[in-house]
Amino acid sequence: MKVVKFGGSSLADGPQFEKVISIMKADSQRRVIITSAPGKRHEGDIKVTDLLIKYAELTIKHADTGEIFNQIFARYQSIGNYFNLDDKALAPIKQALRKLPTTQYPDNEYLMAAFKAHGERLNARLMATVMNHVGITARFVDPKVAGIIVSDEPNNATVLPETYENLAQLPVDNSVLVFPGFFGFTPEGQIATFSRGGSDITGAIVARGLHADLYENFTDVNAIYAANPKLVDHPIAIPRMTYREMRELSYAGFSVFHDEAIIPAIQGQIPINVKNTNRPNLPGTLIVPEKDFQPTQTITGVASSTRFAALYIHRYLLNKEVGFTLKLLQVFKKYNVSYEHMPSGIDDLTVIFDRTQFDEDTVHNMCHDIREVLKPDTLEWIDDYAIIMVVGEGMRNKVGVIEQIIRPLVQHNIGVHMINQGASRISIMLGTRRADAEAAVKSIYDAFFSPDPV
Ligand SMILES: Nc1ncnc2c1ncn2[C@@H]1O[C@H](COP(=O)(O)OP(=O)(O)O)[C@@H](O)[C@H]1O
Ligand SMILES: N[C@@H](CC(=O)OP(=O)(O)O)C(=O)O
Repeated sequence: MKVVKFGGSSLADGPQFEKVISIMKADSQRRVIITSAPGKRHEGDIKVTDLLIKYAELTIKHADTGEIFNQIFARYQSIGNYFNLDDKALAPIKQALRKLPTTQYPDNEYLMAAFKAHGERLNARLMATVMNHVGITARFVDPKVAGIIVSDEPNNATVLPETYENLAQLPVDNSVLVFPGFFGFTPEGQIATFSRGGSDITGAIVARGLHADLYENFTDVNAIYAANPKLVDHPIAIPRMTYREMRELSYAGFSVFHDEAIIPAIQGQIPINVKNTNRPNLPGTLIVPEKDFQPTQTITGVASSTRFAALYIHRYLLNKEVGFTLKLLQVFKKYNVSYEHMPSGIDDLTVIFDRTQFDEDTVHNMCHDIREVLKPDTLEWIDDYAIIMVVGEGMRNKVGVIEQIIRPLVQHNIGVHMINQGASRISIMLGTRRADAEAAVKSIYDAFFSPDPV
């Protein structure tokens, strides 16, 4: 049995829905479908999730929501119209959207989560209706009924283990099951979403919970490429890669697949096939356990992410001081921030953060507290930090890879602030200034993949 997730670009309008339906029809193993919210129909368009965020913000401000409501409903209506659904069939979607502002929420964070989740919730309902309308027996499965239970972090939830017991008990019949992606319910019964792009996570959870043989993830590119196609012109496609390669690359910027979605797939040992909705006969990229993989290249891919910031702290004899890091972590705890990496030297350390969790006041107050508590000789907040991740199972037993990575950076005059080789030895992480990230990816890509590097 296959669980199949379609991204927002694959469900953006009526013609895309039609492609999805033919993909589902083409293989009788495709029994479960996970939907995203309608995405961008063209460059410059707005995803329904972003429209819902606006709807939530206007609701919080008690501002007029008439226009945004119409804009959101029109997206679903145009898909319904494409399949000649009548007003009655679309009425539940309209009602659910209208009800959002008058529902009670514990706080505005939960309000935001509930609004966002309706992008996928309503699209899954619409997909089930359309499928039945065109003769495929399909059933909408709400995460509440299926028992997708998540942590009480309204907009950044993680799945709780009881979900898998609940999914194992889900009644399965001849219908295609249509799940909305992106959200679950907290133990208290509130909607909470995963982080952005999190429908991939739902797909992996459902694939694991239902013991699928394959998790197919349909998107708008032919495959996962060795570099982001927005940064490198026509990068090569990756036919096969391992879970841990994908996790590292998606963490560091391959937004085509959510990094947290790898975990349920690993736990269930379910291969993932990333494919193109617009060209479904192409093989795409297969993501497999390490035991099923033989590397043919030194590196599999190079990614960059500019969502980071770094804190540099220098103090002589830092290595001798008991409790220095503990005090630092206590400051982070006070400000409720997590850190991503902490490479260190004898007298200094750098802490790399996800920048998106800070506002300006938090940065200012946190640095002030660190100065007070730790009395560093130097403290520097580097706001424009980027991480470049070079990943490949093939680099594990190779000598000289680091030289091959650094040489093109030197040639392009790109400064490297940090180098960190993961314990698994399948990835090397570099810290650069944000402005250098794109050039760094291009030059490393050329060094490894271009027959005639420039
Ligand atoms: N290495 C990569 N290979 C393929 N696509 C990538 C890569 N890195 C980033 N992307 C981007 O990911 C996009 C697909 O992800 P996303 O927009 O989340 O799709 P969906 O709407 O299907 O979920 C592609 O259009 C591409 O721009
Ligand atoms: N719609 C949500 C979740 C998601 O996964 O979307 P997509 O499959 O279009 O990346 C978002 O925009 O974040």
